[in-house]
Amino acid sequence: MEIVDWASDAVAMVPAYVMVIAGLISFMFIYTAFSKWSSGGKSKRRMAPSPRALPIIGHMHMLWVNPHQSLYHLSKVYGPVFSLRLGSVPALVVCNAESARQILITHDKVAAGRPPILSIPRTCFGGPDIAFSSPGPYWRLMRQICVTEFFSNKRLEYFHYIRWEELGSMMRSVLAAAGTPVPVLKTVQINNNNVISRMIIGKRMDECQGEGGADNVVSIIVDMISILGGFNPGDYISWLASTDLLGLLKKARKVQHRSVVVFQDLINGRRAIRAPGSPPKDFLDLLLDAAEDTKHQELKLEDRHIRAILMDMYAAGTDTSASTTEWAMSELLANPETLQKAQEELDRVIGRERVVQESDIPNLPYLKGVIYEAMRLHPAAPLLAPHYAMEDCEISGFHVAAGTVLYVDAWAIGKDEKVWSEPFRFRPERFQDSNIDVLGQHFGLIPFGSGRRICPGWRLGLLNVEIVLASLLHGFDWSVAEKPDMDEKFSIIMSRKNKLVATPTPRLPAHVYDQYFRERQA
Ligand code: HEM
Repeated sequence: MEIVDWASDAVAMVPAYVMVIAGLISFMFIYTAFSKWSSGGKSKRRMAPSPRALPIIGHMHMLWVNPHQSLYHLSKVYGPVFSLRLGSVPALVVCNAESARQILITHDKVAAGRPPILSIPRTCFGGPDIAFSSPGPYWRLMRQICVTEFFSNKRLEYFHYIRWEELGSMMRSVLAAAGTPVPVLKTVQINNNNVISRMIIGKRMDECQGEGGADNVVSIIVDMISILGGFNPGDYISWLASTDLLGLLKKARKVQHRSVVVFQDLINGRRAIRAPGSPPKDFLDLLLDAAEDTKHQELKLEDRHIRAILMDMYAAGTDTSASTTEWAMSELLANPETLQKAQEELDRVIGRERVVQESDIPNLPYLKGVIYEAMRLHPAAPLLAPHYAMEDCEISGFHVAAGTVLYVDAWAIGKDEKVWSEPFRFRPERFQDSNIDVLGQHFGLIPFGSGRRICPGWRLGLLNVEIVLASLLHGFDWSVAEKPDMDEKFSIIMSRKNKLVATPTPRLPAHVYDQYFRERQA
């Protein structure tokens, strides 16, 4: 009884405003508890850890140079799955094999989108391509044409003569330059560009000119690739969206206008000579067939689509293989014992009385290890292409909201010490007697991605690296003025920061090189 009296006295002594504040706090507490309960416990969802963000830019300052490496270092602090905010754009980064599998396979239906923040490629292409389109009937049809028709084993076999002719041309140019320093990337690029270009449009890249002849595909693609990896702040900070702060959108528009002239001329020229019902000779024919096919009328395939897809193929298909070959050569020259082993294998399997053929490739397991190691250490697309969560999902136990950009750091995954011993060492032997490959089944090594959006050109990409590298190593000894560094330069395709220059010395009897002068392989 006494206690009750004391309590009511005490309440009477508290000033009214304190009572009001206490009441408000209690109300907020009850309201918060109620909304958590009524939202089905959504706020109990586990969110991925995240570093402290800065106002406006969020975590953008952390990714300025070589973002694939910065993300690897962040993963050492925050764990293999963490979230970032790039300006106002939410992002999730995954740096281990299991989380990559969840994005690329388990949740691939939801996570196969492409984010809206890709203003530069979308402006360059000027129409929906494959690589930057979100899944839908158009993307599905284009992928189907790629995978089942263009990159099929049968078609690759049919195009063998193109690879042979271009290889011969490259080997002859290296032979002519014997004893002098050769820029490795450029040498290989010319080969790959011409192979892809002849398969796509039936002409070498420098022969693809608009009718006026003032511009050509080589310079358009070079300019396009130089800006594709660029960063447009307006994609991430909405009030900068209309400013084109770094001038990249203006450059992208210019590339797009030039490409309309050249590619439209090529399309018109082909239409004029195509015989109705004749079998398709190259990718352009396949696309024109699809545009005319009444089955696909609801998709309304127009010339702007065809132009965008052609640009896509050049952008995705040319430098990826060339850069991988340059990395493999760099690692071999920096680790001479591996170069010696690769050449010993070539001598053992092929000898020195003939040149390498594509049919030799399956018998060169050490060479395969060299290429896989180059792809593990220096994947051409270190963050793949950005994926996008089209709906809410859960990755490795963390809630991911719809609208989150998903970065799979293939570079970091290739350095995970839980999967790879001595992860920064170039050791092709690690693939001897191993069933690991690069085709998207082993998530510790995913240079082509995996699942729904796996690179449709992987077969050709790999073949170009294998035959070119095998021929360069079998045909020549290589020397460098100093041991190559391994400094990387991040872009849409990751290349060496300092280009590799190496001097070739012929290592086959002179008459054997004559085989490269034959028009067609026997
Ligand atoms: C060593 C060579 C190559 C590498 C390492 C490579 C790697 C990749 C990667 C990582 C992706 C993104 C996968 C993802 O989004 O998860 C991709 C996509 C793509 N690649 Fe390749 N690529 C190579 C060669 C080629 C070639 C030769 C072509 C065609 C001529 C090509 C055409 C494409 C296309 C069209 C896409 C977009 C697929 C889509 O978004 O659905 N690639 N590539």
